Amino acid sequence: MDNSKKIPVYVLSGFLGSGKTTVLLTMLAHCKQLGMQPGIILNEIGKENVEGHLFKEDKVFELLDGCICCTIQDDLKETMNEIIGEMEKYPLDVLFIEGTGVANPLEVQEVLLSRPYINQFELMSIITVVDASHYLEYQSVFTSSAEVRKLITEQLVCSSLIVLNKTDLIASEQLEKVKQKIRNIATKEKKMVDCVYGQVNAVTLYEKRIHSAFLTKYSADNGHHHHSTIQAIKLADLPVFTKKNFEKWLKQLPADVLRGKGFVAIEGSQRLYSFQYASKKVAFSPVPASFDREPVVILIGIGLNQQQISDYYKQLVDQ
Ligand SMILES: Nc1nc2c(ncn2[C@@H]2O[C@H](COP(=O)(O)OP(=O)(O)OP(=O)(O)O)[C@@H](O)[C@H]2O)c(=O)[nH]1
Repeated sequence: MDNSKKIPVYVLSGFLGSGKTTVLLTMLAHCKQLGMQPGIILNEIGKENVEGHLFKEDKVFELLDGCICCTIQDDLKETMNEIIGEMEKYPLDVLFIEGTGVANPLEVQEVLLSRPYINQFELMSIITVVDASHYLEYQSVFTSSAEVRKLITEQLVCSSLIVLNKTDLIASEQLEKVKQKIRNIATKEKKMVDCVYGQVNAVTLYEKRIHSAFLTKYSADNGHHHHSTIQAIKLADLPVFTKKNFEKWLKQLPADVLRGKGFVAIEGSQRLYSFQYASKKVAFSPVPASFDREPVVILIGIGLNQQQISDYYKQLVDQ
């Protein structure tokens, strides 16, 4: 196949809640401006994707219940085959792959650089998004687990572009400290940009930063696989809340709950609200009235205690 006809691929990596989807939305907006047809592969840690509504005009492929590793690597291959099979009907100009937040992007790279995918796709960049406001906490031996520290380090080491997001939540001195710490891990040649809400210019985001000729061959046996203790818990059959109570409840959850997302019914509103809980902050946004779904809460964290979460859940339902 002619090199120029390969579909460029951008991999978005980064820990839970760092802002991958936010950066992806910025990239999709650039695509629209240029009239390009994007394809998106979303990998979710739980059994359910609660963010599909954000990409309603785009071609989305979902890989659920796991990170793109081990068996999920096979699912990724299957999806890539599907994309190749549909190429005539749905020609894509660019493909984005968003990892779970607990995935090592090397797993994706390994698939893209293997046959037959290497003939059809061109891996352009692995963009690792970092929550600047939580970086020090996540990398501290006092406030984080070895698994989280290792994951975040791996995501930085394999990246070709580092996007330091959520800088609005910290002072400039702390940002400098974060940058220095990251520089101890990631080599100097790696481009690092800081931003708020994923607002990075198109040239920086789209630049080709991976040159296959210089890549070392990674093997699945090189110890990149990890069987995560990070899991997702789903809460359903939810009552109607006030925003205030729901927010209060989220903030009272055990510290090992790192991320929450889903849809809730809010008192006084006919519409469902999608919510995002990350960096200990909650954001709500109403979904279109036509959106037909049951309320659901997905909580993601390390070694979550199902019983403890269920007890907290009762507390939520009883309030
Ligand atoms: N204050 C602040 N919030 C942000 C920023 N960027 C993203 N957020 C919010 O952080 C939350 C998580 O952002 P996402 O883009 O969904 O993060 P993600 O990395 O895709 O999260 P996962 O689904 O856990 O992988 C959302 O509520 C965003 O609106 C930022 O720069 N500043």
